[in-house]
Amino acid sequence: MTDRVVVAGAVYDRGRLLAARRSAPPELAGRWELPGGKVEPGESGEQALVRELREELGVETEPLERIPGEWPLPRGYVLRVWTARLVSGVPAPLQDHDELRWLGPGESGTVDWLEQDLSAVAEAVRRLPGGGGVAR
Ligand SMILES: Nc1nc2c([nH]c(=O)n2[C@H]2C[C@H](O)[C@@H](COP(=O)(O)OP(=O)(O)OP(=O)(O)O)O2)c(=O)[nH]1
Repeated sequence: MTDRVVVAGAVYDRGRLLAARRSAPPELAGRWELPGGKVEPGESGEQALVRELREELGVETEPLERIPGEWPLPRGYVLRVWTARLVSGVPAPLQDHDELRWLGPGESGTVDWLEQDLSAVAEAVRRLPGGGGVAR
C-alpha cells in the first residue's frame, strides 16, 4: 500500500517562521499549520513539499532538513516536516489558507496551531537560524 504521507514546511526567512491559517475543511478552518499537503505517487517527500509550497503560496523553496519523527493524522495519514529556506517570491495565501504570518523569535505561541503540529513547530523554532532562543 502506498504510504499516506502529508508533508509540511517550516519555512524560514530572515529568522522568522511562516505560519498559515487554514480556510478548509470546516473542522480545521481558522487553525494554523505549517503549509504543505499530500505526497502524490512517485514523488519524494521533498519534491512534494516544493510542489505544494509553490501551488499554495506561489514561492520557490529549498528543503533543508527533515525534523525527526512523524505525527499521526486522521484517516491513516502521517505528518512529516522539513525545514525549508525561502528561495524566491513573496508567500501569498493562494490555496487552502486565508492568512499567513511570519513569526519572529518568541512569537511562535501567538497563533492557534493544530495540535498535531505543536511538536514539529517547537522543534522548528529551536532550529530557527539566529532566532530560536539558542545563541549562535
Ligand atoms: N498541509 C498541512 N496539513 C496538515 C498539517 N497538520 C495537519 O493535521 N494537516 C492535515 C490537514 C489535512 O487534513 C491534511 C493535508 O491535506 P491538504 O488539504 O493540505 O493536502 P493537499 O494540499 O494535498 O490537498 P488535497 O489533495 O486534499 O486537495 O493534513 C500541516 O501542518 N500542514
